[in-house]
Amino acid sequence: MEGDKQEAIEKEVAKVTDVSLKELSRKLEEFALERDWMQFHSPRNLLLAVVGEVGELAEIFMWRGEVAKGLPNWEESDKEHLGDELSDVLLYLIRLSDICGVDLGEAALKKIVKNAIKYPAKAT
Ligand SMILES: Nc1ccn([C@H]2C[C@H](O)[C@@H](COP(=O)(O)OP(=O)(O)OP(=O)(O)O)O2)c(=O)n1
Repeated sequence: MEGDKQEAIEKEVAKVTDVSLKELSRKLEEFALERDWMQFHSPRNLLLAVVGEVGELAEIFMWRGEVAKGLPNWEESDKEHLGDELSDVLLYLIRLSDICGVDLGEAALKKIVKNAIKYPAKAT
């Protein structure tokens, strides 16, 4: 990556201490509007985009065998690539949720509660 592009990314990220799904969602909508890409962001297209990016994520792990937690033997560039693909999955998932009128943060919190009811922790 060229130096000035890397510098711009680092400057943008340095401002962020914490990020919410709502903030990411707002940025993604702005990004699509600025490029007149709302026309492409239909539920079906976004679902296919999620699946495509999950495939790209899987490719990173393909043929490597089991991988130790924390990825201790990976090159920094491989970790960067992993971060990119994880982000693509997250970003398209947020966009898909938005376009379907689902509040993903709220749905995920509710789902954690449902999971806890379904799988109660053992009493100590
Ligand atoms: N119609 C589109 C196209 C792209 N994106 C955004 C969301 C993703 O975060 C990223 C995906 O871009 P690419 O399709 O270029 O995919 P990659 O970044 O994975 O590139 P490549 O497939 O070349 O590795 O861009 C978007 O919001 N809407």
